[in-house]
Amino acid sequence: MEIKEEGTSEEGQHFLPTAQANDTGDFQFTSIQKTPDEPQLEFILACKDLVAPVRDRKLNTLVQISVIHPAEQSLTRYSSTEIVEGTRDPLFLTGVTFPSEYPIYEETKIKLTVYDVKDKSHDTVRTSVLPEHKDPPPEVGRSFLGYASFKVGELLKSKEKLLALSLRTSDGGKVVGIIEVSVVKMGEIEDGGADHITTEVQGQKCALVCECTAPESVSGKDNLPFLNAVLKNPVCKLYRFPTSDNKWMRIREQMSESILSFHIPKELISLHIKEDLCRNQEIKELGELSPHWDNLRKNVLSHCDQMVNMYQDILTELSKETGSSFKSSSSKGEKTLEFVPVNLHLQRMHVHSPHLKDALYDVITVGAPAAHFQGFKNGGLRKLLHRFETERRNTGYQFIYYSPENTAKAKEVLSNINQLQPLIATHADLLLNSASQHSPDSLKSSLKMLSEKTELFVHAFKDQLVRSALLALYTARPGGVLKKPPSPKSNTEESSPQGQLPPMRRQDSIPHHSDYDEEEWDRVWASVGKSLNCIIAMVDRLIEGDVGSEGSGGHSKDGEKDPLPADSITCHPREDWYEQLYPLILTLKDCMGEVVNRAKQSLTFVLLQELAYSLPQCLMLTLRRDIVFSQALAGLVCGFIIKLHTSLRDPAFLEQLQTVGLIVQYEGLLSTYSDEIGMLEDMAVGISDLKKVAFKIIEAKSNDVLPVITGRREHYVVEVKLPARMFESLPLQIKEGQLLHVYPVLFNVGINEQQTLAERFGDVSLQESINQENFELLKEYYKMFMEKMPPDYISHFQEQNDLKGLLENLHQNIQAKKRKNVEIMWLAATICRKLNGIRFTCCKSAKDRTSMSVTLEQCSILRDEHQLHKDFFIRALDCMRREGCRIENVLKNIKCRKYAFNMLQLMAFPKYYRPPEGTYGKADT
Ligand SMILES: O=P(O)(O)O[C@H]1[C@H](O)[C@@H](O)[C@H](O)[C@H](O)[C@@H]1OP(=O)(O)O
Repeated sequence: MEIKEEGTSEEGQHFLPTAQANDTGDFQFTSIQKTPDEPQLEFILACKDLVAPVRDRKLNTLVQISVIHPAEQSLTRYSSTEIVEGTRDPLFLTGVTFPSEYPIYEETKIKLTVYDVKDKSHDTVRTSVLPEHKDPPPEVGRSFLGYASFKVGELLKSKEKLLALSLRTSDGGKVVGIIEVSVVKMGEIEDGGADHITTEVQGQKCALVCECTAPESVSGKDNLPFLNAVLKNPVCKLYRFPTSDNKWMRIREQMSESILSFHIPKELISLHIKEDLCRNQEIKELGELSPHWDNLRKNVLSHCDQMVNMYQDILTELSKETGSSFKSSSSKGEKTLEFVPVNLHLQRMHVHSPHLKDALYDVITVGAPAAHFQGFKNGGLRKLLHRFETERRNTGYQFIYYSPENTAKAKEVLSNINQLQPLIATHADLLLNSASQHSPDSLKSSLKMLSEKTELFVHAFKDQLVRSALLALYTARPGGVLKKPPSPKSNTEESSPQGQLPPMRRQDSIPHHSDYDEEEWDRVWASVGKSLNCIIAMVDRLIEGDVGSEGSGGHSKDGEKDPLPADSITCHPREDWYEQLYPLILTLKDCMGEVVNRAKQSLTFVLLQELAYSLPQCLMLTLRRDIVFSQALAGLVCGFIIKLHTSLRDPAFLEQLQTVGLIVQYEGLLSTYSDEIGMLEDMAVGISDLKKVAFKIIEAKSNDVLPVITGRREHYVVEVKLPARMFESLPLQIKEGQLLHVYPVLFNVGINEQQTLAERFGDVSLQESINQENFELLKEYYKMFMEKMPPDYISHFQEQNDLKGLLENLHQNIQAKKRKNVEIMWLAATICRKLNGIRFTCCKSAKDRTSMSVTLEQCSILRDEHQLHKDFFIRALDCMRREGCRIENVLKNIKCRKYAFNMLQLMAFPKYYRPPEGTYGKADT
């Protein structure tokens, strides 16, 4: 019989492609009855009376689970249990689970092979294909003991869903013990009384009661199929661990990729292209400029066009990746995948423990958002942006210096104008429409909308920046040379070199010009308000006239830009309302057009200044920031959707979402040494940039539930779609499209040997300042939470959680500046969970260190929240690291089941971050 590697390797729970899964040839197979989105089959294993090949030798056993698909005659390795040491009656804590997608039928045969492991550190059998029933060569560290097999249907139809099978030697002859297979269901009462099992723990025998209490309904259960549209290729693992009162708890670990890994970058790149094309067009339309500025503009445009082409090429490449949902760690340096996050997964732990409600714990694991293709030779964004800005401020002979805040403001005003102008035009047309229908009510409501939008429009220009930009542009026009240079406002300003524009480096050194009529702008700008007033006055009078009062006086002047004073508006009530309003609306549109034209050009001129300095470095920096942001955003959207999905029925969560917003906590494990300094610098900016994102929940109108992004670099809105039934259950304000905010915080603690070097010979200040800055942000969020959540909720919340104490503790730990102080991560994560936030864990690849950290977090939660028996803490940790989802993560990234650590590295790791023997080593990819 042939042994096949499932998916990319042996034991990998990578499901067959759908076509293959359904392709059962001419055969008809019996599907297993299942609850939607729940695993089809889960069972646990125990052996009894195992016979050791050598008398009196203690056995260290594991069971390897393989599947024989009924249509094929090949054997696929599926999973393994952990190794149970020193007993002939091993009770395995790692169970077996077949998720709903897995092609399993009642006719499917399961083969259980028991091995005796002699040397855990050389237990390499799982990285090679073995002939069936053949003992592995002795040097690989394990020897075959016996096997048994059964059909899934037999197990399901068996009494008490339990099979006790004889284990036989490879020739099928000698019985070498019994293996028990019992079906389990998360959250279901286990029949039968207490069954006393002895399990050896660190040399001691401890009596365990194998029973489960009556379940509570699974909280946050995956019963909402829309999440399946986002999460793909789940890997599931099952465990049972003893509690401190000798009962069993069950844990299901799940790890899924997300198609958002590719979808969000594609959405974002499209938006960047749109934004940049529009900006380039506006720069082209700046009008006539003096030769100096015109040359600068040409240069900027040629570089900007190249950039747009590059974004378009990347988008084309990404669009070829249809259906992809995972970028492996080994592809992190690939240019075409730069915008895609590395190794993004939902890591979920579902706990069913006695006396407690079922609980879900989610962490999004992802490679630190960073520009790997561009590299880290010169550092990452935090340093690069700072350096760039300082240099720009201090070397400005060619352009006018506007601070980043002013540049951002210019972009914001431009974006507001672009949105408001068409909106006002639409409302103006609606007003005319109401007028032609002669409907007072509709006229009033149309006017209300028009007034609101026009006021916003007028307000958008109430900024000194527009004025100063108008003057700057004036001086850049042909013949608009300054007659007198700006008077220095501070002694840092230098005089201009001969024949060049004077240095205008500070936002308060905006040029002044004696010929420039500063009040002209005021007049143009104020004319919009005046036009609106005329319309309001006219509407009032039309309505009054309609109810009887006669108007007197003349008509307004058709199409004149300078509107009439509002009190000079008169009307002939019996005349057509439309006729009377039409000229006023035209005037409003004309005035608005004039304002838009001037403001757009002047603000685009501000943007030209931003681009003018240090081309093409400045564009490369924008590219780097876009790349890092895209990776960070993909993770955030994934985290937000999952959080929304799991907490949709929690009114307190919805209240928090609406009134406070969500905390998003990132745990970073990067070292402040070598390249990882640059990664951390990228990551810090990428995460901080997420503040620019707001979410909006909308009703899904079709089967396409993928989120849609709108906005521009300074501000994005992510529209998350919910099916009608779920959307209906939301609070009114959320349904009405209220923007929902997120508050990202990052805490980093380097843990590997590189961090040891940083502590001894390098510099840890980057980590210290990130932690300090983010602590302040976390504190602010907490304050807001306490102020904005309802008092009843807060008093209950305070009774349950000592958040103040935890924050104080975190602060002290950050201040303490202890080496590899992992307490910081634990406290930050706990605070995040208590504040109902979204949890992230990141290292370079989210593969090795991340796996150590999430498994530690899972076991610590089991200990602290679910009374995991203290003697089983390490064993639980080892089970999860040896046979859990994270080793599958390593496998799917590098096609090898070994965490990429060596002994020397691990000596530098904090104790609980070291994987079990035999699970790490050089990755033979
Ligand atoms: O998932 P990571 O912890 O970033 O993987 C590291 C690993 O920690 C380190 O020991 C090893 O030498 C490699 O650098 C891993 O990074 P890869 O990106 O190569 O997977």
